[in-house]
Amino acid sequence: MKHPSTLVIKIGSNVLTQADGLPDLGRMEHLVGQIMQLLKAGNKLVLVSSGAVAFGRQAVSIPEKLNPISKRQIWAATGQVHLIEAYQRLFQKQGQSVAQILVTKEDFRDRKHFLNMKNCMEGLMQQNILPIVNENDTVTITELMFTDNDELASLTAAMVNADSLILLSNVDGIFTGNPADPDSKLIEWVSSDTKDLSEYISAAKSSFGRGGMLTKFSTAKKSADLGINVIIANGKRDGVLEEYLSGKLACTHFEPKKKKQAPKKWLAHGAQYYKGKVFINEGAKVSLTSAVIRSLLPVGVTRIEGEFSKGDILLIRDEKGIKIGLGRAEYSSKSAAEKLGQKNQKALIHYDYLYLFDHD
Ligand SMILES: Nc1ncnc2c1ncn2[C@@H]1O[C@H](COP(=O)(O)OP(=O)(O)O)[C@@H](O)[C@H]1O
Ligand SMILES: N[C@@H](CCC(=O)OP(=O)(O)O)C(=O)O
Repeated sequence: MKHPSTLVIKIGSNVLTQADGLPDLGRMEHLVGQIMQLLKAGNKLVLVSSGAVAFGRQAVSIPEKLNPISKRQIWAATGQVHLIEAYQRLFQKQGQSVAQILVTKEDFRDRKHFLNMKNCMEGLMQQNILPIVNENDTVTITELMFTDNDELASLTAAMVNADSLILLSNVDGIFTGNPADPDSKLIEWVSSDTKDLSEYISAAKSSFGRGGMLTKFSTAKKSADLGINVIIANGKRDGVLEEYLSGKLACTHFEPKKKKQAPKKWLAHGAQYYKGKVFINEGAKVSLTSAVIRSLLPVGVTRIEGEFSKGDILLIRDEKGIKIGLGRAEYSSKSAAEKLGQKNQKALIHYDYLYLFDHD
């Protein structure tokens, strides 16, 4: 690992709970100790921690018949207090200040929210305060929810331009079958060419997990493709972070592709976060996908859809509707509509803020 590094560590609910569902404060304390070693060595770190719902379940009893959404909201809202209080107490014992950041998917869609969040996290890290991030579960319901906190951790890693993303679960990594089956083997290395491991992964989730291993794989792969070192490892294992640093940890590593520039990383995650669509003609498509570095000019734009402001993410499609990539708008949809198809106009998407999809 490069030193010092910027790391995002994600701890799953199951790592922080015992088999009976009670909070595992001993495990939490152990992980806090290891995180402190990383911080003392000069690394910058963001912690993404699940566990609010699991802690809430133990903290308050609510009628069984209440609808599942209300239950989750009540558990998350009450449990988050217990979760962050436990972290605060354990880190304070080691002289470390912490901060709580609760976010929604919408915060990654809106450029202003995104930049505010990024500035806040960077400011905290600069002041040696550890940001502890979780989803704001009280406001994110159904389609507003992240797939799971692995997605949130991956977005955060791209946002803070992290070198490494460590996803701590209750298994050593991805196995060739059910991890409980003695014939299953740990996949220690996922090459950058690997597209899919779904043949090995079952839909089974750990008892409190939300997404499961399949979504964890695709999230991890996406981050590795942006040039981030990613591992899936067992947060229940004593000394997990120490072993990782010494290179001795049995876990699943993802081979990182060439590192992408920070704005392109933000865009790469924008597939669900775009505000408008831009349709381009064949000439513009050839120009953008050629080896030469080019921005998208209004002359190549045939149509725009949706209302957007300067700084918002746009999805680019060709004349057949095929998705070409994502870019950051240099001006609003109103100005873009006025310049549509015209020559000698300022680029709608600058090359530095253009991310093209891989088409095989
Ligand atoms: N091939 C596999 N390798 C490893 N884990 C798997 C596999 N197939 C399914 N799983 C399940 O995925 C679970 C981890 O995913 P998840 O429940 O989302 O964890 P977390 O709560 O840590 O995010 C494991 O506990 C395991 O039951
Ligand atoms: N925000 C939720 C966690 C949701 C989630 O993705 O959980 P997990 O799959 O354990 O990482 C909570 O704190 O309970």
